[in-house]
Amino acid sequence: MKAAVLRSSRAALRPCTCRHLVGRSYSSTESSPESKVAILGAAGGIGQPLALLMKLNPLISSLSLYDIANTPGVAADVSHINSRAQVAGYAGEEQLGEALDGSDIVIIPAGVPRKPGMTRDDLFKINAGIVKSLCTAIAKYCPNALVNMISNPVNSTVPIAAEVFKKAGTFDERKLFGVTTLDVVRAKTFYAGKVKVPVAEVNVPVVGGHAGITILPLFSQAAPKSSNLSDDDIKALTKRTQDGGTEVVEAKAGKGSATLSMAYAGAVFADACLKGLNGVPDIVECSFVQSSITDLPFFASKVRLGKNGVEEVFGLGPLSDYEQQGLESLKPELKASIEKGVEFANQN
Ligand SMILES: NC(=O)C1=CN([C@@H]2O[C@H](COP(=O)(O)OP(=O)(O)OC[C@H]3O[C@@H](n4cnc5c(N)ncnc54)[C@H](O)[C@@H]3O)[C@@H](O)[C@H]2O)C=CC1
Ligand SMILES: O=C([O-])CC(=O)C(=O)O
Repeated sequence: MKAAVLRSSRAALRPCTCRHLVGRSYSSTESSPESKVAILGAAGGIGQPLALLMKLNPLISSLSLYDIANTPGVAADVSHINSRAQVAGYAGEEQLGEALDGSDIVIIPAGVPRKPGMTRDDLFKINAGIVKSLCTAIAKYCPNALVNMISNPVNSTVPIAAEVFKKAGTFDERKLFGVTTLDVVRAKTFYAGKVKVPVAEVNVPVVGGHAGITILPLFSQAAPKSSNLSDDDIKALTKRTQDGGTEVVEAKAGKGSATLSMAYAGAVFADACLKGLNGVPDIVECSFVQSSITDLPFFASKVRLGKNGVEEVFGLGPLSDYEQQGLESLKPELKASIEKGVEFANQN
């Protein structure tokens, strides 16, 4: 069973009279653009709360929830919320094409999560194949969509996606994103707690990749600036940000990894993408994208989002000696993870 399907195109406009919760608001005399967002892995630990948060986003007119099973229930549940998006649930591979058709953004939290003692790379064996087959379908059914990759190991799954899209002739480097927003969310929270400033005022860029030491928070560029952080404080904040995922995996003791904070982070990033698509100026987020700011082909840094996805990849800015060392240390691991993804995509 599946809920009613609403097909949409970004070009189409329809009047909207609702008051918006986030982002730019439209008066009853303006039109609110239609946008379709698909979540692949929507019945999972991240997928369900992410579906909830996306249902609350007024920029979305159509929300497509896909998983290998259990999406009709999730879709029926979320669809009763009295917000704009029309919700449809799709279960099983035979419904994947319909789930993706016409999507402007595809968010991918499909795949297995870590258990204590595992690294993100330990997930490669299972998740690489899942991501490859989902990206093959994206290339076929919605080749112009922005792809927000959540599935781990992000340092390898993003290069896998890029290779799949290249082979299909649909690759556009402006439209492929590894979601590293949770690293930024954590860095902001930990910094605000240490410096004792309101967290809403805090910004901290996080660059590199999304695993262990490849996560490099740039506390020297944190805003508001703090003059009373010692070198040891910065080391401790850096380590806690790098180990944030493991902190949750251990606390959940075998029941998975971050889901609620990740759903929040995924919703923040998707909202930024939607605002960019809708022409809202100066939307800047950190993301793991194709990049030439270092000698690595993919790298996370601040990017400006616009009508076609990435409009500008920002450089790293001035780094402290400690951050410069961190940058050099992360490169071999990040390079190996990228190469592993590229090799997998081209071998299988
Ligand atoms: N980028 C980031 O910052 C973060 C990434 N993650 C990653 O997100 C992924 C998902 O985590 P959870 O939601 O906690 O896992 P989960 O196991 O609760 O949910 C995963 C969902 O994916 C579905 N799935 C499996 N194969 C699929 C396929 N071929 N097509 C569609 N759906 C499929 C499963 O049925 C399940 O519902 C993991 O790889 C995890 O490591 C988790 C937290 C943060
Ligand atoms: O740690 C994990 O396995 C999940 C993840 O990527 C995170 O929470 O940052």
